[in-house]
Amino acid sequence: MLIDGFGRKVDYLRVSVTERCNFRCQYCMPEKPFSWVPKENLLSYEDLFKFIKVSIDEGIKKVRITGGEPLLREGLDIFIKMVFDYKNDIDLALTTNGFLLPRVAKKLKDAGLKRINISLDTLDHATAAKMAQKDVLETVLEGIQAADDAGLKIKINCVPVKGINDKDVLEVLEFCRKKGYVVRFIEFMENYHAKDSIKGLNSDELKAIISSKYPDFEMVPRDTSSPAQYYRFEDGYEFGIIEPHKDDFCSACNRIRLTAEGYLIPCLYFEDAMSIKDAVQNNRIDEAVDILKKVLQNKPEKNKWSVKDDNEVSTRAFYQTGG
Ligand SMILES: Nc1nc2c(ncn2[C@@H]2O[C@H](COP(=O)(O)OP(=O)(O)OP(=O)(O)O)[C@@H](O)[C@H]2O)c(=O)[nH]1
Ligand SMILES: C[S@@+](CC[C@H](N)C(=O)[O-])C[C@H]1O[C@@H](n2cnc3c(N)ncnc32)[C@H](O)[C@@H]1O
Ligand code: SF4
Ligand code: SF4
Repeated sequence: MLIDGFGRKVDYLRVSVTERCNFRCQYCMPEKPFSWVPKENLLSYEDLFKFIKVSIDEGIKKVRITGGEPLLREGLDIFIKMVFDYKNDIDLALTTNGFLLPRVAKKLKDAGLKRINISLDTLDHATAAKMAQKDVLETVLEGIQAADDAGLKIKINCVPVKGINDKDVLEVLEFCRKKGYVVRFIEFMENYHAKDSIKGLNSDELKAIISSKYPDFEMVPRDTSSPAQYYRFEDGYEFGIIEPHKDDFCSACNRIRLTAEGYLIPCLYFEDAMSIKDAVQNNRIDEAVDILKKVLQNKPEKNKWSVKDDNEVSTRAFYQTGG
């Protein structure tokens, strides 16, 4: 079992397979030109897998593949199959912007992927194009449908930003409710790489919008394996809010992140990281495990977005860390 320096059990590994992306979301990486290709020094799938294997042996029960946009990396289905074949009862999931799903959803499901979280900030074409700085909505909706048709369990992630898609919260909620997808609204996490002017809706503002149409929803007892607080309507439909500006989910933090270049990152907020690259490339797996344990020992207690009234801004890029 993996335990961090604050006694928290860590059983969730998020693996970013690339920092490249085909979108330029305003809250994530708005300034990079579309032609920008990062100089990535990627760990091969085989080397990433060596680390995933030993992490599973040490107690990891949930593996999420993310990015950047993970579907931009060729052969992702083969990588998923490697993990699935090693331990098929792992909660094996992917987070994606959905744009490339129409052609790969079925392949991913057949490879062993169980769940998929797809970003959908709005159902308005112009707003989607403004947020991602590219005309994306139609293809993303096709991607969501392809994932559904393939039998993948779907969650939707939506970051409501004031003056851009805050007007669309109810419409996104309605869409998800009708389709039977859980939606999580994520508070914008102040980030050095985002557009300066961005302000997210906080959970109280979100709840006020939702109760204007649905006055009766109740809080669901917290599942500590997820960063979201869930709420339930009278008909049983549940939606979630991810509220990093309250630090209560950090006290149950169960996760560690591995980047495409082989850095282990103890917290989404902070820059700290240690590399396992040399160890896995040279098959010194015990050394990689020692590094993992050292990183967990030094995992911070909580983020700084929760520091009240002080707009703390993280310098760690979401597109490198995988959100
Ligand atoms: N502050 C903070 N936010 C997180 C953390 N993990 C996830 N998030 C936020 O939640 C978003 C959605 O995460 P997902 O990639 O869908 O994964 P998840 O919420 O763990 O997914 P489930 O396993 O379906 O609960 C991320 O992009 C972040 O914005 C975390 O450890 N800290
Ligand atoms: C970094 S992306 C990587 C996976 C994929 N490209 C996608 O967009 O789903 C993962 C998640 O991070 C969220 N995200 C990115 N920047 C954020 C920020 N500054 N605050 C809150 N969430 C953010 C996105 O909405 C997305 O749901
Ligand atoms: S949130 Fe995802 S889709 Fe948007 S720019 Fe970041 S990595 Fe790309
Ligand atoms: S912000 Fe850091 S400590 Fe808090 S839940 Fe996320 S990774 Fe864990």
